[in-house]
Amino acid sequence: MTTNNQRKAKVEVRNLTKRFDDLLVLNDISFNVYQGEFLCIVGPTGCGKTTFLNVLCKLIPATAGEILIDGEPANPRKHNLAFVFQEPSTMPWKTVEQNIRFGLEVKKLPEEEIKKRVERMLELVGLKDFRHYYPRQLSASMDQRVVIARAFAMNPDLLLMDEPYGQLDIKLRYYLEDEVIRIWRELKSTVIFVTHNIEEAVYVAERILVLTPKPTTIKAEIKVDLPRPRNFADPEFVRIREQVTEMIKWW
Ligand SMILES: Nc1ncnc2c1ncn2[C@@H]1O[C@H](COP(=O)(O)OP(=O)(O)OP(=O)(O)O)[C@@H](O)[C@H]1O
Repeated sequence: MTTNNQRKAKVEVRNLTKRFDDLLVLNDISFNVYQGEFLCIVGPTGCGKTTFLNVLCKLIPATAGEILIDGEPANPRKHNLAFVFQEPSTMPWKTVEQNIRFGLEVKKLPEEEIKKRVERMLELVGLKDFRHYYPRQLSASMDQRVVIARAFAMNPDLLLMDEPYGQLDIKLRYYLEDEVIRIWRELKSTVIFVTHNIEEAVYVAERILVLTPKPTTIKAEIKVDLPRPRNFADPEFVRIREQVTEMIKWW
């Protein structure tokens, strides 16, 4: 297995600090995300997970420090960033196929390339037969699969997922976690996945960053080197879950 020391850094977060007036949120945080890695970030409510993603996308400025993608300052105009959020985000006036095409059209990719990618994603998420359906005609899980397909279709430099399954029931959640892992492995994307759910983090992550309460620093980095699909009852799975839980008990 390749260790992170041998992997290329895709994202470098260097001495990142974010304040809102007197409120110090991110306190001199540094870490790397490696090419093709599935990194989870867990931390208490209000520690700045969404703030970090907003700084990364340049929606808000950093107070100090920087974020590099492939060695250059992160720039959504230049780098290909894709998002999956908790809120439903399909466009209701577009069909499944049009939803997946949308970002590719905005990027002005050649029509041939768009067709190829849309077909591949429809195949990967199992929605070929539903390509002409509108979101209101889909179940919640199908709707989220469209969002996942749309995000991965961009061939993103980085896929950002912010509590993507927070609202879904547990069965759907397991199903979509498997779906994302399958597509991530197939496409070798780099993913940052933010979640409150420790079990979910141990299920999907290659590495988990555990954040402290504000002013936020990194409390620990936990490697999860378990075969997939992961078994919730595996003693090593349980040990890691308990280790992370123990770490955040004082939240
Ligand atoms: N625009 C803003 N102006 C002032 N304070 C803000 C702003 N945005 C976020 N904050 C504060 O920064 C802190 C971090 O918020 P953020 O939403 O990033 O946390 P989070 O870890 O994503 O929380 P949650 O787990 O609840 O989603 C909070 O205390 C929040 O009140």
